[in-house]
Amino acid sequence: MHTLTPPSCFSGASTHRLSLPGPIQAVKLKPVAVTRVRAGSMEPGRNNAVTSVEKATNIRWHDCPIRNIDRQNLLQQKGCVIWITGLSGSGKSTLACALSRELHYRGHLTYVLDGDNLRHGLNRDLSFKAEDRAENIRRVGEVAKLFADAGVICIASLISPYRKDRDACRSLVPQSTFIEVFMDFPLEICEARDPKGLYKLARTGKIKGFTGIDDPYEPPLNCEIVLQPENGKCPSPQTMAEQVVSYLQQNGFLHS
Ligand SMILES: Nc1ncnc2c1ncn2[C@@H]1O[C@H](COP(=O)(O)OS(=O)(=O)O)[C@@H](OP(=O)(O)O)[C@H]1O
Ligand SMILES: Nc1ncnc2c1ncn2[C@@H]1O[C@H](COP(=O)(O)OP(=O)(O)O)[C@@H](O)[C@H]1O
Repeated sequence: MHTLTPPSCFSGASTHRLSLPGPIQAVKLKPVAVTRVRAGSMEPGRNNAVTSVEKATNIRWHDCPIRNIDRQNLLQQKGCVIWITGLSGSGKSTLACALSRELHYRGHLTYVLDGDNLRHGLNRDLSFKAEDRAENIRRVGEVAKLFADAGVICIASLISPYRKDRDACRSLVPQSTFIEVFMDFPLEICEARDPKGLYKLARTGKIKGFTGIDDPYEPPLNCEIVLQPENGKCPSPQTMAEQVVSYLQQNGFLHS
């Protein structure tokens, strides 16, 4: 027997039958307080119903009775976007994975959106020219917004070299739920690592427009977390992950 919390459209405690394959299963439902909102609103305050609809007409936002706050209560965490930016080889993916693991072991739901990985699917049609990078980041920003709205701690790790593209993603989600993490490691460190041999190819002109070599990287001016070498040494991924976890704890993202 499973115990489920019903959406607000169910009234009171009762036993419902769900149609599932196999034997009929009785499911005991508990009543739960669900926040009600104005029709037509998605999040109080900002960024709500109308985004990216310039080309579509005659469309309407449809509200769901289960809302962000309900999902957050269920998950005992506040959904957010942790946006990790930095040069290739600066440790973005490594930090994303270390952070996801650390939070997972503490009982929190995370999901990693990694630039390299998404370019195998969702963003496979995009190159590395500036407008394609912008579109890459726009799409990932929109997906990250959905994860955060689902109550998930969404960790996006992309070079995201342009400030305006990162700021556009920031503006998609409620204030304070976009946490920009700058991997502030110098090119020399990243290039010395070169795990995929891409810097070598860029230096010999076999890759054109490689970030940090012949394409720009604009460091954040005002981000939430800056990770840097300490005494000339790069902190371990675990140490940096703990730094981000501390930020989440101090800012009320982890309820338990
Ligand atoms: N020209 C050029 N410039 C930068 N990076 C390049 C390029 N060509 C391929 N790669 C590989 O693509 C990975 C970066 O993808 P992103 O989606 O994060 O890039 S961006 O945010 O759109 O700039 C990046 O992965 P990371 O090394 O993990 O950062 C590279 O492996
Ligand atoms: N904190 C760290 N200390 C030492 N090496 C690291 C650290 N973080 C990442 N690395 C190594 O640096 C290389 C690049 O890391 P990666 O996470 O792939 O960077 P990015 O995603 O920014 O390209 C990998 O070989 C990785 O093992």
